[in-house]
Amino acid sequence: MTFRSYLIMISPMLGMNIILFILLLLVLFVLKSFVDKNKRFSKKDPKRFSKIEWPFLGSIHKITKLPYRAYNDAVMSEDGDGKMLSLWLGDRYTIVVSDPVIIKEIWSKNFQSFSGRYKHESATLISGNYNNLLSGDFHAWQPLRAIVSSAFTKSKIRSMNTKMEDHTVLLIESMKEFQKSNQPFYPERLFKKYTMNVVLAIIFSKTLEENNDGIINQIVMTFKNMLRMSSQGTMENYVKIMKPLLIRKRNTILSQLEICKSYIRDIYNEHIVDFDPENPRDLFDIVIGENPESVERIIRVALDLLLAGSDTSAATMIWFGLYMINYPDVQEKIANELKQLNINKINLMHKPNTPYTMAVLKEVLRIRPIAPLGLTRSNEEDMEICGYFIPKRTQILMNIFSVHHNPKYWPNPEEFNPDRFMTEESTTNYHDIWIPFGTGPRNCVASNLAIDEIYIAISNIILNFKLTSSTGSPADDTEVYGTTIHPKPYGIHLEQRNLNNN
Ligand code: HEM
Repeated sequence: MTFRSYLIMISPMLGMNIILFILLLLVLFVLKSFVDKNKRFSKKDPKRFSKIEWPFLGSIHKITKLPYRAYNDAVMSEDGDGKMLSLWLGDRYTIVVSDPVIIKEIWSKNFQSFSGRYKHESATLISGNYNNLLSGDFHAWQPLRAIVSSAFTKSKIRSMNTKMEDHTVLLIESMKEFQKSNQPFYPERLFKKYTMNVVLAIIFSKTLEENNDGIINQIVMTFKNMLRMSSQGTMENYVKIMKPLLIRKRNTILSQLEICKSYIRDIYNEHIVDFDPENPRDLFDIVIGENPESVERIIRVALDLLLAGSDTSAATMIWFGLYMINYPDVQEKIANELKQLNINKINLMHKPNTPYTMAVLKEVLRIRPIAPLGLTRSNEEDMEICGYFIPKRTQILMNIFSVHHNPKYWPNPEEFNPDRFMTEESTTNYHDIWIPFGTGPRNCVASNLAIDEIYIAISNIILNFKLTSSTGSPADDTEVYGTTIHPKPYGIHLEQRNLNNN
């Protein structure tokens, strides 16, 4: 028998063996993934979210559309032991913290060990290899944070308040057009335009009106894509074997990012021409003044602020509108408070004289904290916190939603009740349990700016209009989640108020 005819004779067996061999490898691969995900790191592991973690997926398939609510259910479970939960989201070992005491330990007291964000494919791409403010590692982040924090101390940008006030006037004028047309007002577009304009004005003195809306739309689109790409629920991001599916999205994002950067680079070049360090016009001037040698980093800071600031405040304003139409008594109480001021335009100086309006804003941020799981954190070393073991490179999430909905701290947490912020103790005792902006040295860098821009817009809206539901029924307050939470679209009927006469 020749060698060739021998091969022909055994080839079906050989083919079979190769298939069997591949199948065996696959089974071993699945088994390894199963064992890895179900083994304990230590006796001190936090409570498990699921009894069994699936190979590759972990518990990702068990996460509902509103994961923070699923985690919160564990906190509220019979044994109430869900204040620190562990689970595998695909290939990411994750710990979700819902207890204010443990949150303080991690985010404040042991900040240095937990200062970085969780590293993954999309974040590496979006952050330019963690060299930015939003996702940078401690050493890249710290100097940028110092510059931006100092820029946000209001005295530095003297015209900051005026910029907000100017854009509020534009917002109210646009809403008056809707009111005159008697058409339902869908707040999303104008509220987003308002917050985007405020951020653009503060960062580099631009507005949507002055500029080519095309490039701004491009920026907004890029941010949407980035958020979608990095948000919870995108399987490719979590399950390593699905990574190749990211390649197409990766290329789209990279080219969109390049367009945004070149737009900002042009603005930088304009700024340099008449830059006066003694008279900073905007945050860009301040960053240029403090860090003139690194154009790329200046561009990244601008991108970070646009990314983090474009959707967040607008979403809070949209929730505010919803609660106003669903709770007309609360709306009238605000209107009465504003009426006492006897003016036709509210500015930031009026804030201390309108405690109820501020209480409503705080309650909106409590009941619907727009970043319910904050932004990820991670640790480079194994750590033990409050008796729990946290292995290195864990993805750590702060369940802001759960803290805000814990009946231990907030009686009837599902009830919208701004009066809870009108008590003496609310100003002092809520520090650790009202955390819409996160907590510790790496909390939201623009929390004051956000509160101011929302306050000035919503108070002027209620001063000018009575808001009711365009359908006559209350709006649905269920959240739609994708890193931030939004309500489903709802329409408002706007009626002009004349506060000085009624
Ligand atoms: C209602 C509005 C807002 C809310 C509820 C909010 C909430 C948050 C939260 C929860 C974080 C994560 C903090 C952490 O890691 O522990 C964050 C970070 C951040 N926010 Fe905001 N934010 C808001 C508006 C804004 C605005 C308007 C801007 C910019 C103009 C902004 C810029 C940032 C930046 C740059 C970070 C990253 C800070 C860092 O890593 O040092 N945010 N924000």
